[in-house]
Amino acid sequence: MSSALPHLLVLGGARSGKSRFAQGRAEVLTGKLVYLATAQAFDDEMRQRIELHRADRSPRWSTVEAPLDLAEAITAYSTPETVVLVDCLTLWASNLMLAERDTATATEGLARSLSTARGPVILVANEVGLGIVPDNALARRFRDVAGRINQEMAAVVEEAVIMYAGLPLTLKSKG
Ligand SMILES: Nc1nc2c(ncn2[C@@H]2O[C@H](COP(=O)(O)OP(=O)(O)OP(=O)(O)O)[C@@H](O)[C@H]2O)c(=O)[nH]1
Repeated sequence: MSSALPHLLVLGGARSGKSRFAQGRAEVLTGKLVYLATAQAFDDEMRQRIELHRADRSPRWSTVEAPLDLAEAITAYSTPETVVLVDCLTLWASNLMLAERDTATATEGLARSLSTARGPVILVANEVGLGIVPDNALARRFRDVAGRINQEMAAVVEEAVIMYAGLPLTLKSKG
């Protein structure tokens, strides 16, 4: 079943449909579905948004919140009968920066966890940095970190797509 399937990276801008696409790809597979959420609700709007996402997921999903220790969570939940969906790497990058963790070391750990995962992993990430260069150093650093994470994950997954207006554009495929 799912263990033979490749890891997938789903990139896209805000409201590009990346989460829906990633969930759809997971739901066509048999077995257990684990949603690894990296978001933290810092305000009411985010709490509401998270509630809507939870309500939107079928009861097949179980949810695990992993704002920082993502590699460990993948290792803990990945089995040959489980599809793990990580949503999303960009909030994870921002959580790492806020917690003053070393983002390069964490990204290496994440790549390692994919290579040892026992079942398929679907990663969702934002494509940031398409606009003008931010005028503050923190935003520039965030843009760089997020871009590096996307490149490193794209290098290790077998399949990658970018979403535009709800439609996937293939960047890398298993064939
Ligand atoms: N903590 C937590 N976060 C969740 C949960 N469900 C979803 N999220 C977060 O919700 C975020 C995605 O929601 P949005 O910001 O509305 O989606 P978007 O990325 O702008 O839009 P799309 O491209 O359409 O996916 C992800 O970062 C998830 O981590 C949950 O159960 N718990």
